[in-house]
Amino acid sequence: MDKASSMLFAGIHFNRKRFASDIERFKKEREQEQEQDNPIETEAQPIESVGIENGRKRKRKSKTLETVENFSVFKASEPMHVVEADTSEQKRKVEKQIEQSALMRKKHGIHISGHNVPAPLRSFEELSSRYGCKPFLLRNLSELGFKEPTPIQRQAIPTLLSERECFACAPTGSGKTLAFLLPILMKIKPGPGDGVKAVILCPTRELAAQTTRECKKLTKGRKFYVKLMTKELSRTGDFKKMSCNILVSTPLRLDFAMRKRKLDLSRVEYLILDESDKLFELGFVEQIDSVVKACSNPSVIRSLFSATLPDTVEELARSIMHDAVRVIVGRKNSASELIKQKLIFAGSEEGKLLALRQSFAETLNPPVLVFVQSKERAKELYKELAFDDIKADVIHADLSQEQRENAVDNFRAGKTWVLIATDVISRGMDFKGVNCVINYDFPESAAAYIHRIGRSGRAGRRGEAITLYTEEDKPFLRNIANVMVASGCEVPSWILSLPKLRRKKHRPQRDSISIAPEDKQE
Ligand SMILES: Nc1ncnc2c1ncn2[C@@H]1O[C@H](COP(=O)(O)OP(=O)(O)OP(=O)(O)O)[C@@H](O)[C@H]1O
Repeated sequence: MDKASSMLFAGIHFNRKRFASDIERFKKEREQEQEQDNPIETEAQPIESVGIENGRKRKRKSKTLETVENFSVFKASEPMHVVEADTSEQKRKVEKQIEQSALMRKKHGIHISGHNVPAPLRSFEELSSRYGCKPFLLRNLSELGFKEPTPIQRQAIPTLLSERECFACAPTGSGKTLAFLLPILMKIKPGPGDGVKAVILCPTRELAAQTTRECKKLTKGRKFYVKLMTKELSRTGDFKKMSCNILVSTPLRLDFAMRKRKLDLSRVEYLILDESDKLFELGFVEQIDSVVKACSNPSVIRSLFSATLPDTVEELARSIMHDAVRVIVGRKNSASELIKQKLIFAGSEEGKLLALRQSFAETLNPPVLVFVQSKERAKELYKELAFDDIKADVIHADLSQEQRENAVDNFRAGKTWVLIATDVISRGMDFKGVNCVINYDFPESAAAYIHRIGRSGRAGRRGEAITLYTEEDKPFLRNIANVMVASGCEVPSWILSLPKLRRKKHRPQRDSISIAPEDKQE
């Protein structure tokens, strides 16, 4: 992480000459936008306009404003609203709006910190009155069946639309994708040429493909160029000629395209790090760093989204982001309350296989996702279940891209009942209606647990999660039990009184899954 903090977001230098046209354009757009803003909103929530100086965004000072005091709901997180109130009538209006915002945040479990945080959204329709949202987007939201914004959408969308950097933490399946896609689609102009305006980084190809698909659904009726960075594109793409407004990629592929295909990201206005805590892990850091440097437009808005935001990542984000708004929905690093969670002692590897078979024989309520800790174990378990009368499939990093896509598509289409997976699909993947997640192998950390079980209980639906454990997992039970308790599940008290462990990943060498005698002899 130290390495990360020393490199990430460093080295952004601003060349005023080079970006003179951008500065002019930016100023004009900002002025037009302010004219469009709803006057009440402008009064109550002065959105500071952004100027550029010395390579950093600089806030243009609002005129002298008066502080609204004695307002206690969420006092700690509610910024001091400095308000220009010429008359007591205006002052009352502002106070009322601040009170309404605080009440709405309280109702939806939204916690914020930062200065002049924009008011949360009351409805999607408000996007038109407050931010001039085009009708095609509202139409698409309605066609997709999105009636009300989710809590993270209520706060993160106005934050990004106010051109504020944002780090957002909200439960799995709570609509974070739309929370960053919508502002991008409202802010950038569709059409050919003009370079890449938004980059979305995801830790896996599957998630990048899913995000691209979601983005395309929202652009229906407008000619946005939304591109997924495939292996082929990263190796052979002619990015100078290609039209691309929004680019979705894994860090590795994007970094490759930048180095080998001279992909230019200097005009990027929005950079989103989805599953940001994963992207800040070793293995990604250097690529993320080079992408961040390449997004050299000084007015770029960078955002971090995840269901888990460890303190280390948060501290790093705080130190590198500019005047960022922090948005937490519910309790930080907690599982979705829609998931019924259970721990089952299976004793040994043999016991786990028996428990799984028994559970399938008693009640198999597909679709079911089964997580194991390695691709070797995924293959082994798949081999075991192939003899049973279950439509099972497997997904892991040893499969070709096509095989991985097929596995995901078949599971989505209901052709596969049970998908055996490694953590390659534990983050972000949105399979509709997964009824049950089974942690066949104990997750390596509390964060891994939260993301794995978060494949069920999405978009307001209920789900179930079963975690099998053996003797060697016992010392690590407490981490998971704490997550369970925080989301309202019952846990035996002996687990909660187990000794605290130093934070370390649990990935033991396990006995082979296979119990067939011939396999054991090999
Ligand atoms: N406002 C909304 N109303 C109803 N459904 C929504 C809304 N916004 C998003 N959804 C749906 O909720 C589901 C989960 O959304 P999404 O995948 O963005 O969750 P997420 O918070 O990113 O989860 P994860 O942390 O697992 O990545 C999706 O099927 C999405 O279409």
